[in-house]
Parts: sequence; structure tokens; C-alpha cells
Amino acid sequence: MSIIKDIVITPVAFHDMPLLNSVGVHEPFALRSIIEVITTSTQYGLGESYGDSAHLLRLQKAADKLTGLSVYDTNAIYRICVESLAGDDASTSGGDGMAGMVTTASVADKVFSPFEVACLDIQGKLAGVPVSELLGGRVRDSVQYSAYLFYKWAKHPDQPEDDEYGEALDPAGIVKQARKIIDEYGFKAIKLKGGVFPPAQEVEAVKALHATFPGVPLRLDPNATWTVETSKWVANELQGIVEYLEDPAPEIEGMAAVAKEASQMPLATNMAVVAFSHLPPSIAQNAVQVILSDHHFWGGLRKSQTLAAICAIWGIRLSMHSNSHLGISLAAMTHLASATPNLDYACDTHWPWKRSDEDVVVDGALKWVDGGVVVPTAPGLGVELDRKKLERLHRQYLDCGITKRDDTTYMRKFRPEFSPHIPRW
Ligand SMILES: O=C([O-])C(=O)C[C@H](O)[C@@H](O)C(=O)[O-]
Ligand SMILES: [Mg+2]
Repeated sequence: MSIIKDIVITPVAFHDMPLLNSVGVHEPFALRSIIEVITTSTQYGLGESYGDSAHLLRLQKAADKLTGLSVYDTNAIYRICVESLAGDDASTSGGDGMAGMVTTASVADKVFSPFEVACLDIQGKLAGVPVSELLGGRVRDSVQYSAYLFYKWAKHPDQPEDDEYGEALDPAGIVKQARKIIDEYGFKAIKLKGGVFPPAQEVEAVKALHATFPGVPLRLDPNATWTVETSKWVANELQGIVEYLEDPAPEIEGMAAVAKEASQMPLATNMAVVAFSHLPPSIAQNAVQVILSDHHFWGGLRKSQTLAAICAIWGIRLSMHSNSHLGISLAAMTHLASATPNLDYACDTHWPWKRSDEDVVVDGALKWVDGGVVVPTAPGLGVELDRKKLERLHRQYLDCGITKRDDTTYMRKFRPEFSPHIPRW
């Protein structure tokens, strides 16, 4: 019943908006891979991961070797993922859907993650319990997410019409975007993706958010585009205004240097500490006070809980990182956060930036209430595949011609002089 008979990996593409970041701008489509693990009793489990071609090849190579294993034997599944990467050129590890912003995560953990999620989905279905129970049980019935704001263009320059969010290139535009997102979802925390404009402009936008939404926890994430000096200046400007500064400066050493002098400002990361091997040097230097976990690159849901346990021991707080994603990932993120007591910051999600009619799961299982997602209680992840929708998004993948996320090349189509070097300011 629990033996893996087959694994089907389907690349999909869904519409994305022209969101600006430190490495460029989002293309008209975001890519994901949808993983179906099928057992000998035709039970299926779902996983979701990056959709870049290099990652798809790695997933397929591992999948080919996983048949015949039990869905309970995730240690063996991990070992085979590691073995399947033998001879893989780690220098191509950027081919994963993170546009070069996260480059030192473990490739094996990224490959293993969607298989583990799919196996937990099956385990939950076989036991008749939600994945949150396999992870220790819910400590919260709803998981809070933050309003994830982006500077953005009104439309992709090569597309005909403005999107529903319109332009946001100054503080007023950011505040307007925040209002729209909060009106729709009820978010109770706000994150601004920075690293787009000189820091003083981004500080001004955060101050405008603070004035408009007093008391709402704020965060600013420039993706390591600032020097240590600039980071200290921003930390001083935003003291008492943001709950943390995310990846102001590059690398563990840069973060440690900022932390040393701006000791009142918690520093968060999803760039400097992205694998277990980064924890000892980071802890030794007290480089970061908050880690944004992400089960897609920390090796699945259980390893994310191992990270949470380490963080609890060392007094590091936990938040959650996201990339553009669909409903399977949202369900997995929600189960994980619901069953991880110290993951108590509102998690990041790119959810508002996708069209509501574009997903691969059957509508209705994931309910947004007051800025949070109600934890599904049906067995497994609690989401089912909608095969018609999957087929549609797969066709979109084939038609769009994008095979790897590349925000920088897309930006240079319109701004040839653009350079993603860091630190920039
Ligand atoms: O917190 C982060 O660094 C991210 O969410 C990285 C993402 O790739 C984000 O910058 C984006 O989607 O442009
Ligand atoms: Mg970040």
C-alpha cells in the first residue's frame, strides 16, 4: 500500500506580475514543478518545487530511482536523492527558481523536499490524519501570513494591459498597494521587498507605511544590496518602526558586522543562512536573530522542524520565506507553520501576486481568513489535484518558452544598463 510505484513530475507556468527586486523584475510567467508520488495502491501524494530546467532534471533523475521504496522510508529517499546527484556540477545549483538570490542552499535538500512532502501527504491519507498531525499536531488553527509588497511596474513592458495592482514606484504607490492587499486578505504584518531604489527612498516608503498602518509589524528586505555602513544607517532610521531588517548586507560576516553595531535591530535572513552547515558560524558570530525557514530548500517539512528546534535552543526566532508558488506549497507551508510552535512570525507568501483562477489544486480547500490560512483538516495535505487545471498550466509552460527564472536578463531587455551586483548602496 505504501510502496512507490511511479512519480510524475509536471512543469507548469502561471502568470506573474512585474515585481521588482534587487536582481531585476519578474517575467510574465513564474515556473513550478508539480510532483505526484503514486503508490502501488494508486494512492497519490503531492509536492511542489521550483520549475527551472536544471532543477527539473535533478528531480527526474532522483524520481527514477525512488520506485519500490516505502513512503515511510524518507531516510532512504534522502540517501537516494544524494546519490542521484553524484557527478552533478554544484556550480549550476543556481538553476532553481531563485534568480541567483539564494545560491548556497543544499542541492540535495532542494531535490528531496517535494518528495518528502508528497510522502507525508500519502502517510497522512493512509492514517486518516492531516500532515500537521504527522508533524506533532497543530498549535494554531490558522497560520498568519504577511502582506508581501513589491515595487512594481504597471504592466510588463511586452504585455498589452496594466495588471490589477498597477504601478508602485514611490511611497504613495506602496501605501496604495498595501491597502489593496490588506483589504482583500486582512494581513496583520507587512513586508516590503527592497533593494530596488536607494535606501533613503525605501526608508521613506517604510515610514509612510508606519504612518498609515500604526502598530502593524513591518519588515524591509533589500536582499543584501547594502554595505555594512548603509545597513547600520537604515537600522538606526527604522529602529522601533520595523520588527526586523531582512538581509541588509551580504554573507554571514556582513550580517554579523551589522548586528554587532546595530544590536537593537533584529536581523533576519533567507540568504546568509540557508543550510544547516551555515548555522555554527552564524551562531558563533550572532549574525542573525531571525531565520526565514523555507521547506523547499531546508530539506522538507521535518528538516524545517529540526531547524526550528536548533533555533529554539539558540534563541533564534523563526519566520518563513517564500517564492512565487501555488496551492500545494501553500498547504505544506501552512501545515508546517501550524505544527511548529516557535514559527510565530507571520510567514511570507507571494500568493496575492498570482491570478486566483490559476492553480493546480481543487478550489476551496485553502481558506483565507483575517490574514491567515485555516489549516486544512482533511487527511494528508488536504488539497487535491485538479487535472484540468494542471493540464492548462502545463500547456502554459510549454507555450511561454521560459525554462528558467531569470529576472536579470528580463530586466535588461528594457534597461540594458541594469546590474545586479551587491552591495550596491
Ligand atoms: O525574501 C526573499 O528574499 C524573497 O522572497 C526572494 C524572492 O525571490 C523575491 O525577491 C522575489 O520573488 O522577487
Ligand atoms: Mg528575504
